[in-house]
Amino acid sequence: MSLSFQKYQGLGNDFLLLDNRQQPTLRLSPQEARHWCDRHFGVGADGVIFLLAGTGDCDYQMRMYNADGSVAEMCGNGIRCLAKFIFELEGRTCGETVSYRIDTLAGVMVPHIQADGQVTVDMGTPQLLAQQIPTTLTAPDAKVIEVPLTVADRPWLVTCVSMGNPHCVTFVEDVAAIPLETLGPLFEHHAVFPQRTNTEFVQVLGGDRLRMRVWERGAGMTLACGTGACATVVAAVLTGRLKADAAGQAQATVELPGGDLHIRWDVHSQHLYMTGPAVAVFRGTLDTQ
Ligand SMILES: N[C@@H](CCC[C@H](N)C(=O)O)C(=O)O
Repeated sequence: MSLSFQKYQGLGNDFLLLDNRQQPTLRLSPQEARHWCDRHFGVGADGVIFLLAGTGDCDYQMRMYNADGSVAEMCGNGIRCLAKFIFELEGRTCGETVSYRIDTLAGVMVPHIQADGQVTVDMGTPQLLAQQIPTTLTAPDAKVIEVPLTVADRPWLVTCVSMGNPHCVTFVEDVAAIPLETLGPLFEHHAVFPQRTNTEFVQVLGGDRLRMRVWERGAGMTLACGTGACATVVAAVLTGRLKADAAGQAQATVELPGGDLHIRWDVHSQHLYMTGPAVAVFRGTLDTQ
C-alpha cells in the first residue's frame, strides 16, 4: 500500500504529516511510525502527525506519535505545521489569514495563520499540580516549583508544567555546558515521572530572552519544542525570573537551537500564545505492507 505524506518543519523540529480524514483509525501503527521516523532506515522525523476529520465544534483533529512510536498528547511546533498543511489542502493562497479549531489529546488548540505566514497558536492553559504533570515529586495537589531532584548524582531544582504533555524545567547558568545527551534520558525515565517527561534546560539572557535546550520524551534531543518553550515561560514566571507587564502579559523570546519562538502568557486568562514559523520541506510516498 502507498501512503502520501508531506514533510514539514518548525524551527528544525520535523514531522511527517498524513491526511487521515477519510478514516477514524490512524493509517500507521506505532511500529510503522517508529520505522518511518528513523533517519537511516526511514524518512527521518521527530514524529508523525495525523490530520483527522473534525468532531463537535472543532474543524479538525490532530493525533501524533513521537519518533519512538509513543503517543504524544500535543506538539506545539507540530500544530503550526499541521495548520499550514490544512491551509494547503484547502487550496488557500499565500497571504490569506485563517484560524482553525483543532481537537488534540490535550484539548482544543487554535492556530491562526498570519498574512506573513507565521502561525500563532492559542495553546490553552498550563496545568501545574503534581498529579496533572504527572509527577510524584510533591504531594499530588501541590505545585512543583524549584523542587530538588537528584539526577546523575547532582541536585537540580526543577519546575514542572503540563501543557497537556509533561515538562520538567531547570534553570542553569550556561545551557551550552549541559551534557544533554547524558542527562536527557535520565530525566525522561526518572521514577518520579510515571509517564516520562520532556526536559528543558534554560538560561536567562536578560531583556526577556531565554535560551533553551530540550530533550524530548520519545524523540531525544530536538532543535526546538513549542510546548517546551511555553512551559519554560510559565516556569520563568513562577520562579520570579520573568515578570508580567502592566497589562498582565508575560512575554519572552525563547532561543532554541533551531531558531526563536515568541511566547506570551496572559496571566488573566492563563492562556499561552506561541508564534513561530512552519515550513513545507517535501512530499513523498511511503510504501507500507
Ligand atoms: N516537539 C513538540 C513536542 C512533541 C511531543 C513530546 N515529545 C511529548 O512526548 O510530549 C513540541 O513542539 O511541542
